[in-house]
Parts: sequence; C-alpha cells; structure tokens
Amino acid sequence: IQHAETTGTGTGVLGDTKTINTYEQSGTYSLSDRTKPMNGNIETYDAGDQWATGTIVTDSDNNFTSSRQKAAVDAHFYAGVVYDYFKEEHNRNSYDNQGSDIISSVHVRDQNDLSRPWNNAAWVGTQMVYGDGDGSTFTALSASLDVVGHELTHAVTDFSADLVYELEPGALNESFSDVFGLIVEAGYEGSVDWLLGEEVYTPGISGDALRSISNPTQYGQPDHYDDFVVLPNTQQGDWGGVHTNSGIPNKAFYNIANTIGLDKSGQIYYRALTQYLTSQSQFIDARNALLQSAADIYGEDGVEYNAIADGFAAVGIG
Ligand SMILES: CCCCC[C@H](S)C(=O)N[C@@H](Cc1ccccc1)C(=O)N[C@@H](C)C(=O)O
Ligand SMILES: [Ca+2]
Ligand SMILES: [Ca+2]
Ligand SMILES: [Zn+2]
Repeated sequence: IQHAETTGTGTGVLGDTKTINTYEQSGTYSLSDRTKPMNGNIETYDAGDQWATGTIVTDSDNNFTSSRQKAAVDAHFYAGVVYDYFKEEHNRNSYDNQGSDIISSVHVRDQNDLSRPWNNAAWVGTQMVYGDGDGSTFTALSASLDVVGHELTHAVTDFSADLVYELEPGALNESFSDVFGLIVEAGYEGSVDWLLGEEVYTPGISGDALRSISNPTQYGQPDHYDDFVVLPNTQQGDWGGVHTNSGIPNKAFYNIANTIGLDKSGQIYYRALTQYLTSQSQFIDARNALLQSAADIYGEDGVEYNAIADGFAAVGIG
C-alpha cells in the first residue's frame, strides 16, 4: 500500500492558515504527525460531540479547511508546538519522556452533560480533550496555544510530580500548567502576555482573559496566601478551588519571571516539577523545590535563587 508523511494546509478556528504535518494512506490524508523523534505519533480525532476519542480526522485533498476541521487543525498544530518546546528546551520526549503518542480529540462534550457544547478542555490521563465552547463563554478551546500547553503540561505533571488534583497540590498542579502554557505561548509568539485563554475566552468581548498571571485578582483569583480561598474538596468546590488558589503560585511565578526572565524560570520550574515535587507537595514545598532547583542550576544565593525567595515571600509563602 502506498503511504507517506505529507504536509498539508489547514484553517484554524480563528481563520488563520496553518501548515500541518499529515499522513497519506491510499489517497486519504489524516491528522497524524509522524515527523517527531517519537515512538508514537501526534494524532487528532473528532469525538463527534460525545465524551470519546472518536475517529481520526481525515481529508481527501490534504487541505483541512472545512468548518468542522478547524478545531482539529489547531489542536494538531499546537500539540506539535508544545512537543517541540519540551523536547528542545528540556530534552523531554513527549509527556512521559518515552515518546508516547500525543492524542487529541476535538468536538468533545462534557461526560456529565452531552446536551450542549463544552466550555472546557482537559487531560484525561491518556489524551487531551477539547470542547467547542458555547460561543459566548468560549470559542473552541484548541484555538489557544496556552490552553494546549496547559493541558499537555498536566500530562507531564502526571508522569512526574503527579500532584494530586485537590487543595494546595491541586492549585500547584493548575499553576504549573498555566506557567508552561504561558511560556510555550510566549516562546512561539515572541512576547509574553501574562494572560491565559485570551484568544478563546468570551469571543464577543475583546481584551479580557480567563486568568491573569501578572494580576490574578483582575479575574477573581487571590494573589496572596492570606487570601487563600477555602472551598469544599468536591467537584462542585473545584476540589478546594484549584482554579482559584492557583492565583497565589501564579503571582509568585510572575514575580520571579519578571525578575529573571521566562527562559531561566522555565528551567527552574521544569527541574522542580520533574525532580523535587511530589503528589502531596504544598505551596511551601514548591517554594523549597524551586529554591533547590535554582541552586542546582544557577548556584546557591544567586540572583535566580533570591528571585524565588523574594517572589514567594511577596505572596506570603516562606
Ligand atoms: C475535567 C474537567 C476539569 C478539567 C479542568 C482542566 S485541567 C482545566 O484546567 N482546563 C482549563 C482550560 C483553560 C486553560 C488555559 C486557558 C483557558 C482555559 C481551565 O482553566 N478550565 C477552567 C474553565 C475551569 O475548569 O474552571
Ligand atoms: Ca495567553
Ligand atoms: Ca474575550
Ligand atoms: Zn488544568
């Protein structure tokens, strides 16, 4: 059978044209990127408005330009960008450092409410899933690189620190996903916006975002440990407010990155996530893990080390 790695074009959710890595088999093209030094591939599926993996997205002419294909084009392309970041910046081969498949599904609906579009995206332990958004709160979430970076970082976390998704460890889990989502986006776009989800949040309102790293309180998150929000450790309570209290370590990251830059911060944060943090790490443990990582890489009591001590002290930690 004839088959080959091919290069196609696609239209993204926001109307942009992207060049994508596809795979041709017997005249049909699919969203399977086999160009990376992985054991698996980067593959993108259409869940058919269910909570499912679905079927791999295919096209007859290698131009993925239909309306239904747009979210898949973005999920596929941005998964490759995030793969490249972890490989090039941290020499990590996919989320598990074993080169495993990176699978994404778009047009996913919430397992608890299949009746309407899903205003979210997630890592479900085996793959990324993206909702279409209802068009008011969100547009299709794969259209934003910081979302894709956020979700794939959850996979990295699961295969390293494995921070439990509740209370302070859960807020750290969320914060590390925001941190690397932001760093990947800044590296790709050439400048940092300190915002999360601005490209997909409230398509009818310009200039807003789901979260701000530089000013968490702008979107209802605390930016100091004194303002930690106690919520029930239940699904309704967002597992103790993991998306709320992530504002505290997010602000610490802003303080640090604003002092020593995103590249050094990324190296320190990656080392802490993969070498020192564990499933029950609390905010103070993250501070200490980041201090140790900075000392390992840049030396005890260096500018980087002190930026971390100061950045966390400013949010009431350490
Ligand atoms: C299974 C359901 C819960 C999963 C929550 C996922 S990990 C998550 O945190 N998703 C991000 C999506 C995102 C990321 C970056 C920028 C914008 C939006 C998230 O923050 N979801 C919000 C809406 C939430 O779940 O409260
Ligand atoms: Ca952003
Ligand atoms: Ca908006
Ligand atoms: Zn998350």
